[in-house]
Amino acid sequence: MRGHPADFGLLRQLWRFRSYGRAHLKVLLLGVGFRVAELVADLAQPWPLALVIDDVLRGGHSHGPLARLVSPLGGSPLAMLTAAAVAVLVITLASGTFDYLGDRVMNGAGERITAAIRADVFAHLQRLPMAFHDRQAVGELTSRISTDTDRIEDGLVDLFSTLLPGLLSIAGFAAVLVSVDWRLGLIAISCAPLVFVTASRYTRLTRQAARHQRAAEGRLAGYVAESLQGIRTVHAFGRHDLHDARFATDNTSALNAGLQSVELRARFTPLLEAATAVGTAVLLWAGGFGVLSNWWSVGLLVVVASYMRDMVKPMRSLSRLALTFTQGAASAERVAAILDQPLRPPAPPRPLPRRATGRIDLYEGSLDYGRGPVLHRLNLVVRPGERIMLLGPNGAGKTTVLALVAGLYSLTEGQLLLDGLPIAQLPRPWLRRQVAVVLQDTFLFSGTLTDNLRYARPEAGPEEIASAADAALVTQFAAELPDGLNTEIGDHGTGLSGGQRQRVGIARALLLDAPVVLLDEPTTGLDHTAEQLVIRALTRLVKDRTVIMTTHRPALGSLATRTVHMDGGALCGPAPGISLPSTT
Ligand SMILES: Nc1ncnc2c1ncn2[C@@H]1O[C@H](COP(=O)(O)OP(=O)(O)OP(=O)(O)O)[C@@H](O)[C@H]1O
Repeated sequence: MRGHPADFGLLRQLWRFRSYGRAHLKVLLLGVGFRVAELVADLAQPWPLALVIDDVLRGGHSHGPLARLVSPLGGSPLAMLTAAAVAVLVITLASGTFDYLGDRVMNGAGERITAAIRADVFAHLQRLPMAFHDRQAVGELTSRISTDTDRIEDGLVDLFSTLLPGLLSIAGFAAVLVSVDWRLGLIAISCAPLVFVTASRYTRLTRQAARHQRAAEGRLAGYVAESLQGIRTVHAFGRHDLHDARFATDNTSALNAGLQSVELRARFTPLLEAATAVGTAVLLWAGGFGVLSNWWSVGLLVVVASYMRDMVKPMRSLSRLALTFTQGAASAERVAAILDQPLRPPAPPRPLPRRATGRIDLYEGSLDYGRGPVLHRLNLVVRPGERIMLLGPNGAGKTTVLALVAGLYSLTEGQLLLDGLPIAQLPRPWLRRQVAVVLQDTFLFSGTLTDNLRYARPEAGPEEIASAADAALVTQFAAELPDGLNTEIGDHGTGLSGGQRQRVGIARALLLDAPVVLLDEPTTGLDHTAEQLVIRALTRLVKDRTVIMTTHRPALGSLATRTVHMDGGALCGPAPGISLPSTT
């Protein structure tokens, strides 16, 4: 009965995750041991009844295993009855105990394996390059880490608690049936090929439906996350109906795929029942005929009928597994797709100074995000301590230059060097200590203000944090908050104004104390007073550092030592005509 309605697609997908199972191999083997012990107890279940029928009620002498075991008791009917009753209790207790132990051990391993997969997917996802994240919806990725790993977990739990014991039971019962009486055994397992054919066709069809369902659910999650992130805009424009309509499209495809699975399952179960009913009917007729012809005893027929029933039971539960398994397989594919995305290759080891001087060379730099070139053979040299202001219209490529220096993207062509070292090949932890970034809207995470400051440098002591907070004028507004710097702030820094969030961003950069500072429109959207406060904080930050900033606000100009104009991904005016320094 090996080709039972388990979807072997899941097993194939799970094979991809085998290294996670290896860590729990001993526990899994122990679990298999418990399952085998449970099966042995289940095989013993009908023998007490056979003993009662053949030896007590019909006064004969059976040769079943239990009869052989109790023969030293003398064979009195009362002794036989007592032995049969005790045997029922002992066998049931043993079966229940092994069932409990098997479930605990194997399902526990399933949960641990899933937790490890989930942790690895999250870690991998976080480290994937920005170019990958640009193409993905946040909600869709969230749904892969939560819903898809949950479905893998359901699949693993079913694998360990239903499929494995089910297959063991079917194989065990079939083997024992044939060994008890090969004619009866063959009749009992005759329904197997029909079940196999039905099951394999069914799983192929449901797999397709499960794939569509998960893809639609992932899109739904992505759309929900996007709508909630933009909820202010939804309210401001009152466009709830538009969002309802777009949601309904994906919701309907998820529903249709779900209904298709339901329909397939509803069709499959009666087919399976019919296949097993044929076997039971033939067994009853031929078994009864055999008893009448004295080929075998009534007790033996009872044992065989009971084995047949016990063999059909796991077949039924396995048929129900097909849906969990097909969904698990579809989810495993989606999770594996993330893990298969290549990470940046590790930077080759090279001697690096503790602190860069801050010289930046961009030589013939071109970049294509994937929708056509946005930088065209750009040449720019920023000397240590120089403060460059990039000016230009929207879409000129100013932010792109900052993103390249921060190491978030790599040039398609050309060279970008920090202190003569190619930025794309530098170890990220070193680069993060050399380049501090203050963005247009500083992103704060839930936690206290101190947690958010320490985000830049986890090992910073309380005095360093306090002095960075002072210099960036964070202390000034924190004093008004209920718990000062220990005040909890919400996701995205809700509860703080735009100017206050920017000052936290500047304090972070101060704490990092990097030789290079990138400022991407740090005062945009602030009123005059807030802007003045942020500029005061920035004045302290930019001192003695190499700075590249972009802004549309003239007030920030006083911080710059040189202005560079850009348009259409290139510098305006005569090209500076630089030559590339020798790279180390
Ligand atoms: N992640 C991205 N994926 C694809 N294209 C992008 C991405 N980021 C920016 N672009 C494109 O690159 C070009 C330059 O964008 P960039 O943000 O660098 O301009 P900018 O000069 O900073 O503009 P602004 O002043 O409006 O901030 C634009 O055409 C933009 O559409």
